[in-house]
Amino acid sequence: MPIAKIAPSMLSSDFASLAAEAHRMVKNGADWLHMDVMDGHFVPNITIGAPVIQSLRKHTNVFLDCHMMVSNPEKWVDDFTKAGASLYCFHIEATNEPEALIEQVKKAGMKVGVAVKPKTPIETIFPLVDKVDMCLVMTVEPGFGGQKFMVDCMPKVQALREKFPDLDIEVDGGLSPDTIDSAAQAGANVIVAGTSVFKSENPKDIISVFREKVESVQSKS
Ligand SMILES: O=C(CO)[C@H](O)[C@H](O)COP(=O)(O)O
Repeated sequence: MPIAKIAPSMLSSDFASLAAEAHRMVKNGADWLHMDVMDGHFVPNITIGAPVIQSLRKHTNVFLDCHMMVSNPEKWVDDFTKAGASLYCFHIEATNEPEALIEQVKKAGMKVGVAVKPKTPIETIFPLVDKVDMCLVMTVEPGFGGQKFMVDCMPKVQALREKFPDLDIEVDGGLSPDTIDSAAQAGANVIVAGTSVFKSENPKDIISVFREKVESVQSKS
């Protein structure tokens, strides 16, 4: 299993102080920052777009993991490349031509990920796995932070891990010290968390717990 990466979801940060929040997370042990891009069409919420990524990029070199909860993900590849996104993770449900999109993202120079919503069978993305850098298994319905972790998505993570031992597998939604065990045991190694990290008085401790749980599973495998 690849190494643990902890990616606080900036959706739960104070957007008015985005650069300071980013620095605070990195200082507290974040490996990546998770940027939730929502268009009000693929999901019922609107958040940020490429201009925000571009502004943040001027303040940090950290890996920006952009979760594209958008319809027509093909449309935004150039803008996000120019803005400085590190990884462009599109939803399989949002495109009919995933292979062409993967090529487009790679050619643009970003890492590429593919995400599945809770109700999408994991087998849908099996044919794409050897072409992408990461797979994201959503553990809430995409659209909002602060929702309850869906433990019934764990067999999907497990199936993916069994078939692809070296794959970066990300989980996103409702991750906290109470739910990390099942995600880590299923084989997730990239942990996204918004509410639990940003609402904590000690984000460093929460980030450390996530890392320890993933590493403890890894040491036994
Ligand atoms: O993709 C998302 C919502 O669609 C968020 O990244 C996710 O929900 C993280 O927030 P929290 O940890 O509060 O659940």
